[in-house]
Amino acid sequence: MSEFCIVGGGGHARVLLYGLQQLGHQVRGYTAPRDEGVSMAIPFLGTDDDFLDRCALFPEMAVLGLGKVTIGHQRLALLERYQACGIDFPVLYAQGAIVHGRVDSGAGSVVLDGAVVVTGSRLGRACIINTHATVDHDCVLGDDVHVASGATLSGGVIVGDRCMIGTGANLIHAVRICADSVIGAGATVIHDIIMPGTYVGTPARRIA
Ligand SMILES: CC(=O)SCCNC(=O)CCNC(=O)[C@H](O)C(C)(C)COP(=O)(O)OP(=O)(O)OC[C@H]1O[C@@H](n2cnc3c(N)ncnc32)[C@H](O)[C@@H]1OP(=O)(O)O
Repeated sequence: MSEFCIVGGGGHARVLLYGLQQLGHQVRGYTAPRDEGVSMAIPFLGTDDDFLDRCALFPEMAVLGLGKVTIGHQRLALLERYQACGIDFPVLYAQGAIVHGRVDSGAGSVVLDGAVVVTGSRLGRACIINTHATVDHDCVLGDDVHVASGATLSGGVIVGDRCMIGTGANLIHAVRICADSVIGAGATVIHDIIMPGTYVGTPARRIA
């Protein structure tokens, strides 16, 4: 059992709180731009600036509770800022996740309930494999990739840094998605995506 704090105070943070408690960990509190009140049910430890000014007083382990629905550098920047103050971000596999052997995951990555990550896959730092998503064998994900709830990456898919794979999207085997791409909810990707942008539909087409 370890003691953690949560960076972030929204819905994703509450999911991670539940996941940590299910695994028997202690959670000291959370940091966020403001006190979220009773919805978080754990102590508010202040803003990121407050916390990092006095981080020696707090747990040395954290999870990244900031959610992600688009591309952007914010999550990784936050992770690196905390790491620079000596805070570790262990990988979190929720009790209800299935993660095969021979899977590597970078600091701050989480695999949530019902999600499956299959043998030979690699997750970068700060990835979210959300509820009931599948990352099949031999996939390679960059840093800060969110595979949203129920999305499916077939075998050998490669996803670049900061991508957002929308809920229920399907990527066929061996496709490559370049960095900074958003795949819309329910899209089906059957060809490589080589230009950053937003892609929706079946087959997925660029809209922005
Ligand atoms: C636990 C969790 O909550 S995990 C988070 C889950 N969240 C997600 O998966 C979010 C995924 N995001 C989406 O699917 C979004 O709709 C996006 C990113 C693809 C597009 O968002 P925006 O850039 O705001 O586009 P916007 O809503 O203006 O739509 C633009 C056009 O694309 C269409 N469109 C948007 N999303 C989709 C989609 N998923 N599939 C098909 N068409 C779509 C719209 O109908 C609209 O068409 P129109 O111009 O003919 O009216």
